[in-house]
Amino acid sequence: MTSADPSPIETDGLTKYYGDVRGLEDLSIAVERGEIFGFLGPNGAGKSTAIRLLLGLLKPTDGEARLLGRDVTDRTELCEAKRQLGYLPSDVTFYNRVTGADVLDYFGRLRGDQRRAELLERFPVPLERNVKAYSSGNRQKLAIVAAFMHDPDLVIMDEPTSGLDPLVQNEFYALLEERQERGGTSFFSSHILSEVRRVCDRVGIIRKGRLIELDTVDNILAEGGTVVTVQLAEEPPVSALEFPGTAHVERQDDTYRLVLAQEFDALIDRLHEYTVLDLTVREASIEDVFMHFYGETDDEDDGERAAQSEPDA
Ligand SMILES: Nc1ncnc2c1ncn2[C@@H]1O[C@H](COP(=O)(O)OP(=O)(O)OP(=O)(O)O)[C@@H](O)[C@H]1O
Repeated sequence: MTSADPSPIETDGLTKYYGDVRGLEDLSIAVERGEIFGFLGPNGAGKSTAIRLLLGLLKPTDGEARLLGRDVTDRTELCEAKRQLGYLPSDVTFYNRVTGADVLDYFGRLRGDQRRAELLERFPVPLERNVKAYSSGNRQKLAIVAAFMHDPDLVIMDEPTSGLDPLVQNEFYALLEERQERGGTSFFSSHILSEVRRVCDRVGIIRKGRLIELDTVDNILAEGGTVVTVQLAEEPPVSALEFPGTAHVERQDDTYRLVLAQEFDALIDRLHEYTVLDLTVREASIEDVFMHFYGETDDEDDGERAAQSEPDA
């Protein structure tokens, strides 16, 4: 590849409705070569819909998606892109009557298997056993070997570490980082914020089908790097403690929890108006910073009406 090559993943206004139900609305992103990109969002946000659109498994209602420069709605172009693509689905299923070796032989014939032996050493599975008898962790490891053994330019993964023990997870993160050094691109959905912090360069957060944040993990953490818990005698409304620099404020009785950037002047100015009974300051965890993107569940307002009325974010 050269620097003039297209972004491995590009979407423009990508939209999918299932009848009246909004799956994904107006997604426009570009994932760059060598990036490890995390795709986050609560259940039902549209992550799997986006991944299935990217893989050409669903037809978009509107908009465009290109993988490695190829239009995924064009059969021939999609086939070309898939030669350089690895895919790791969320529910790994194989035909039951085959062994692990059969599965790898099959994918090897389709796309190549130059890294098969090396990956099997790192993610060992009982190759001669029927996959029906595999534990969920072994199924996932077999799927990792199958997705990466042709050394693809781009790998798309739906919750890749679910079911893996911590040691295997670490090996998996190391694999992504090694690939990155050689220019390999990784795109994955996740609910595990610690892994996002560890491996992702940038994240896109979707909610109710819409992209609500797209930034580097470092920037997002810097904007909400501190948690302040303060108890106030006057019990003002939450809005009284929302000022530029606060990412999130919540209240329980007389105690307020603020997630904010590490700039304390505005906080001190604001607290000056009240009687402070107690105050603690600590570094924010990634959960503190990301949780406000998730908020309440999305179940109550799926669908077209929600698309027209709710302000989002
Ligand atoms: N085949 C389908 N028919 C109708 N609605 C669907 C279909 N698939 C998904 N949806 C709806 O589209 C929206 C997005 O779902 P999607 O599965 O893409 O979310 P997700 O972010 O992958 O969720 P999870 O984290 O739970 O896997 C949800 O409202 C869901 O109910």
